[in-house]
Amino acid sequence: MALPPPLSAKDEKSFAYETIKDRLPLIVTRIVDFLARHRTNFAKQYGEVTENECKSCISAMDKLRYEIARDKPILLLNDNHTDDIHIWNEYLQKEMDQGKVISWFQSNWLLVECYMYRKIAEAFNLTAHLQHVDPFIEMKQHTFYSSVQAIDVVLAQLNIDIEQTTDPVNNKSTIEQQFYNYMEISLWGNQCDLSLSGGANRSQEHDPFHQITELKTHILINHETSLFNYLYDQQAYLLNFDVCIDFVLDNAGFELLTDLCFADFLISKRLCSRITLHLKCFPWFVSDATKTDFDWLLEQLSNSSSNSVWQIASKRWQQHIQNGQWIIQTHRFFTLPYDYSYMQQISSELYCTMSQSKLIIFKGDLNYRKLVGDLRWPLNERFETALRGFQPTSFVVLRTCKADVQVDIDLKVGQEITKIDPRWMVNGKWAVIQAFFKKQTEKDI
Ligand SMILES: O=P(O)(O)OC[C@@]1(O)O[C@H](CO)[C@@H](O)[C@@H]1O
Ligand SMILES: [Mn+2]
Repeated sequence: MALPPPLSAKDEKSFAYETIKDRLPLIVTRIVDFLARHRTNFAKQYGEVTENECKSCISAMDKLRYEIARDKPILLLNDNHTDDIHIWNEYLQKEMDQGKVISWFQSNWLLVECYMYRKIAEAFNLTAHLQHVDPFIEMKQHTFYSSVQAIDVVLAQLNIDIEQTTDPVNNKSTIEQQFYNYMEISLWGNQCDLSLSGGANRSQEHDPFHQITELKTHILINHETSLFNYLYDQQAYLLNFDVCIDFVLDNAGFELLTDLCFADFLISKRLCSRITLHLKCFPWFVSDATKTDFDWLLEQLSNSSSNSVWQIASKRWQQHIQNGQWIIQTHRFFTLPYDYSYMQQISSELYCTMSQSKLIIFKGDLNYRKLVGDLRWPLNERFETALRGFQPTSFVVLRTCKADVQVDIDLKVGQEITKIDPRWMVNGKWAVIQAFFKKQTEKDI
């Protein structure tokens, strides 16, 4: 089957064009600003040579900004001691060998956007003291603290819902309603990504339980009922089955908090017995959560001596980690330019372990783009077709729409939404809870 062309900034009317022309240079500019502001501090902390390392990162950022603006060709990476460089360079080399010039406005949007974050990491990797500095750290931590009111509300309710000993058999409808609440709060938490706003604050200041009711009509595809039944029916709470979920997380701060609330709910109500939480290996798409962001969030909750609601939640979460019910993992596949249809070939061990899970939860827009290959699919294309063979197990994507690719929407419905909101595909105000249920083969039974 001939595939549609990839999204690309070649099309000047596309969101890819807007992103590469305006948003990516702005993100790079903010890194320059971060380094300039912290230069003296870094020098005090790591010694005077670090001043020069800051300068070298600033010039790398200036160069990157210039190359994006001038649509210069993309070059191979150069930070030789990293463990992903061969895969990256092999990918780029293959494209180059086919005689293609890879450039910011002419090539695939997914490739060049991923490359930008890897190129930023390269500049830091090439220094002795700034390798572990995250240039987006301030923005991520700021969104967490500007959402405290909403965090208070969600955690207070979560503690009540979890402490309440509901017998899962006789209280199916209570658990079901709570499942929808935490899933939808996690879904809309995805509005808080910082790459869309170029790093400007996108906090969550209201009562999330109230908001999800108002936003219900903005969920364009909603498979939550099938998902609840799928998890509930396997009766993890009755039998001592090992039922695993892989949770591919997205952004740090408020979104991460909402994801952990959902993960806590799934474990505490025994809708599964183990969850692997997948974080990023290095700073990615501005706001994506790394292990450092995860640890920082838990620390904020446990250090909040005046806030017992935060402390109670954090104790439970530490316990999930200690008793092996939450497993924290970083895998380099998630920061490669490959879309998910290549996972089996490129990272077969990851594909294999994920295949053994009952469900994968993919958070966010970038994961959606990677699932459907970031191609210009017609709106009414079938999800399964757009996945191009990626079927490790059943999965769901919780995504607010922030890129002009979407499948499984009736064309007429698409026209109606466009009338209401012409930028519905990219402004993050609309969302999908889109599931793929793998058909069981005889081998699986
Ligand atoms: O994956 P996330 O955090 O939901 O979104 C990432 C994102 O902001 O980055 C890209 C543009 O820079 C878009 O695809 C998308 O809107
Ligand atoms: Mn993200």
